[in-house]
Amino acid sequence: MTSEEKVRVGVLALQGDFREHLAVLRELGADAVPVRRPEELASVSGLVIPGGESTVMDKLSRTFGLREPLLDAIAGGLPVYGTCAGLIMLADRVLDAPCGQQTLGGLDVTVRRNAFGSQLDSFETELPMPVLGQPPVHAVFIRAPVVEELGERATALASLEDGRVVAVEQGNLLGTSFHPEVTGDYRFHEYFLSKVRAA
Ligand SMILES: NC(=O)CC[C@H](N)C(=O)O
Repeated sequence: MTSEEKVRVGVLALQGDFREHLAVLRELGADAVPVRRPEELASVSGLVIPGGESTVMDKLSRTFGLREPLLDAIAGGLPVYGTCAGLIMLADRVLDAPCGQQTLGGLDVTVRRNAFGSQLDSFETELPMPVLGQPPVHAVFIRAPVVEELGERATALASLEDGRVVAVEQGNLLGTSFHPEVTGDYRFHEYFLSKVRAA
């Protein structure tokens, strides 16, 4: 697919801030559609899993009959970008998850939910991200997870000053602890769309 063609991408729209991602992706020229049903998932060339509440998203993915199709899509190489709760959904291992919470997996990482505790529930910082160049990304963290353990197959794209990893890539999968959809800096979504076009 050439970069001029309008690429069709989905945003998992079971719960969370899917509308913000749809708006960003449309602004970047993509044909962005909400995904709530297996047929809708089958029609897209890439998928964003938004922020929200991963425990609820987990339950709803099963209620909507999307869990198995999502697992198949990830295993089949669909480019998927998970932000915050979406990163948790893509993680192979989760700490501080309530009993019974399941993820989709795919990213060889261990994430800790709500890693910043109550005082730093939400914060913003300038985050150097070499893959996006200059300037650093203005990153907004909202009850965010961190990557506590990076498996061999995953690569860190950004870390906090204390070394904790907050953005990862592995093949067609991308994950960020923070929310680029709320800052007006769309470079990370552009990076995701370039992966979709190249897939
Ligand atoms: N902003 C977010 O997506 C928060 C994630 C939420 N704490 C969870 O565990 O799913």
